[in-house]
Amino acid sequence: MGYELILLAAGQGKRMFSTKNKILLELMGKPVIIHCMETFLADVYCQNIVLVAQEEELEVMQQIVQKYLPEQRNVEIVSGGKERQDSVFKGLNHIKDEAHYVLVHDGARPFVTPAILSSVYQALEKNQAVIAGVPVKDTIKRVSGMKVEETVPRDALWQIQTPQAFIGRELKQAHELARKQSFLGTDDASLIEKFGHRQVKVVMADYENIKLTTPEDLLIGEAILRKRMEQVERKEV
Ligand SMILES: Nc1ccn([C@@H]2O[C@H](COP(=O)(O)OP(=O)(O)OP(=O)(O)O)[C@@H](O)[C@H]2O)c(=O)n1
Ligand SMILES: C[C@](O)(CO)[C@H](O)COP(=O)(O)O
Repeated sequence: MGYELILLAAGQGKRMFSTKNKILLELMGKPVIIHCMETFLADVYCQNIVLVAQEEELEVMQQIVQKYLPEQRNVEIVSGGKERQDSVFKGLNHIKDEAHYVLVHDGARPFVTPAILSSVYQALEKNQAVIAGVPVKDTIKRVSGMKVEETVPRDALWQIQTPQAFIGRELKQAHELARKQSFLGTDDASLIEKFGHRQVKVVMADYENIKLTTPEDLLIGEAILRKRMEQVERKEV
């Protein structure tokens, strides 16, 4: 069946303290967003990409895609909204067929792997609402005004990532209800949890699938890419 991808690049990157959108920063000679796109475009199940960009960056995004992926015809660049959730909603309006599976992915997670895409897609055939995540490793405490209120048992806690995958129509309906009720979630699954009629399933992803959020993430990201390049070089020898 395959899926359509909503790839989010319309954020401000405020926590990165960079002069430009973090999605446009280069890692190992390529913009962050291109690292993401290459992984999805290499996936046989990815039918097309709706790339959601800031209104003021539509042109620069177009130029970057043309420069790095000149042969690509199945990428549509559309403008996003104020919040992440608004950008997903706007992206959903450009999906070709709402009966299709839709994957939503943060452009700020350029280290997504073919293995993660495969795990999500395989689980999707059975569950139709699937998100990537990893078990929490640190001790988690609830803190108020720097005072510890409690230690939260972590055995059931997962850090949730993207991609997150749903049936297009169901995700759109959940977004419409969320808008009506002014509900703002930090991910798409939270809208399905609240307004959908489906159990969301988590699949084990990868601790390397980090979101580039603060400046030190760029250092970690460079290290991840260097390690992967060295692995490829070792295989080629
Ligand atoms: N209005 C928005 C806000 C966020 N995003 C995207 O959602 C993803 C996750 O968001 P986050 O890391 O919070 O990105 P920013 O909003 O750019 O970062 P910040 O909150 O630090 O400004 C990113 O790929 C970002 O581009 C988006 O498309 N539209
Ligand atoms: C969707 C997400 O990446 C899952 O971890 C995350 O919730 C995005 O959050 P942000 O507030 O936009 O950084």
